Amino acid sequence: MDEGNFCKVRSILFPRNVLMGHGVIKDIPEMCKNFDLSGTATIITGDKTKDVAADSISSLLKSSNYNVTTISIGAATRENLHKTVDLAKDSHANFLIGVGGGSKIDLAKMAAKELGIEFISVPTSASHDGIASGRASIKGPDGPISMEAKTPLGVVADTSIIVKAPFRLLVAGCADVISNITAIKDWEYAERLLGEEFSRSACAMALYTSEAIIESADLIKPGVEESVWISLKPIIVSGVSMAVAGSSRPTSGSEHMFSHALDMIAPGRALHGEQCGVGCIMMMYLHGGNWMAIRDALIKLGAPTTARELGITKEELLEALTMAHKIRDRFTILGHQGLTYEAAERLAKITKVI
Ligand SMILES: NC(=O)C1=CN([C@@H]2O[C@H](COP(=O)(O)OP(=O)(O)OC[C@H]3O[C@@H](n4cnc5c(N)ncnc54)[C@H](OP(=O)(O)O)[C@@H]3O)[C@@H](O)[C@H]2O)C=CC1
Ligand SMILES: O=C(CO)COP(=O)(O)O
Ligand SMILES: [Zn+2]
Repeated sequence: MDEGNFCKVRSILFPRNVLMGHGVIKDIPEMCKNFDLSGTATIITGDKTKDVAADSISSLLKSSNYNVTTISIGAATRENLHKTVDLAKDSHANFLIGVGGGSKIDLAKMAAKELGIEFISVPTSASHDGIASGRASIKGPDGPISMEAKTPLGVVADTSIIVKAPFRLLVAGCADVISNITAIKDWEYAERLLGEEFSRSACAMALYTSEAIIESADLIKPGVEESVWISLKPIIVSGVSMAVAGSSRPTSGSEHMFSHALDMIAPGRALHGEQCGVGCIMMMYLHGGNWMAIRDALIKLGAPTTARELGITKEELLEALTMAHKIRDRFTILGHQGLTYEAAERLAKITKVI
């Protein structure tokens, strides 16, 4: 028997400690000490999230005798990644703490990987499922690139902070996770048609998260900390499913390619998760699945289900649909040729997106 077939080597990295709950940011110094992190902590944050949480985390760490520097940065672009790495180097960072939304956490996890140091993820919103993932989406001139990044050593999700974030961000995170359902269908299709490597465990985890959010859509309300708790568990497990798969395959398929295309055509109009939710409705129709159930769940959450609610025109939507298959080399229901303009228009009309 050819031993080669049975000597596959996989390494799966998970966060070592995921702290979720009311007021847990006060435990960050203790988490760092338990991880034997010492020296200079460099916080990667944004203009809003610096006030929301980064400044208090800085004070907590300084009172525990850490040297702390803070970098406030913008979108998760290649240029800002280089800037983050350079500034972290200049600050002699011994470890990084990403404090903010998806873009700041992605910049921190990629910078940590490039610098070969540890990173702790401190989401201030539950707007995406990158909180616990070892992946980062860094935007370049030809669109976003999904990169292998540093898996957070620890995740600190303080529900008392996240509940105060604009509710729209929590809804976007839920929509991002609901969209796993079409990512999985694309992955199963690629496995059946092309024999692509497939992980049933990663698939089961990602499917659980999508179903969990859909089933609890009625319970996710603004200003209710319990709603954050209900959403956070699937959101974190969704990120862990990427660690198990060793890629974003269980959480990112044709619906994400549509979203990434929109990021290029109409940047900043809608949140990542909102775009993925609308993409999921349409791609579920292409898969012959129950797209109406997806649309109903998104409506229950208060997430966008139309081009207008995404703040994009019909033409921008159809352009994103017809270029989505080219976004990355990942086989999905869109195939290699993608949608024609007429097919895209018909799809968007049938699913009430336009
Ligand atoms: N790596 C992965 O596995 C994944 C990565 N992603 C990536 O994440 C990004 C999307 O994340 P998203 O969070 O939607 O976008 P952003 O990181 O751009 O955050 C959106 C806005 O929310 C603000 N914000 C965050 N928390 C709070 C708060 N508590 N109170 C007030 N404002 C707040 C941010 O403030 P500020 O200006 O201070 O940053 C920012 O202005 C995309 O780049 C996407 O590709 C998405 C899914 C998975
Ligand atoms: O957004 C993601 C999962 O929700 C990550 O996906 P990408 O690999 O497409 O950037
Ligand atoms: Zn996503």
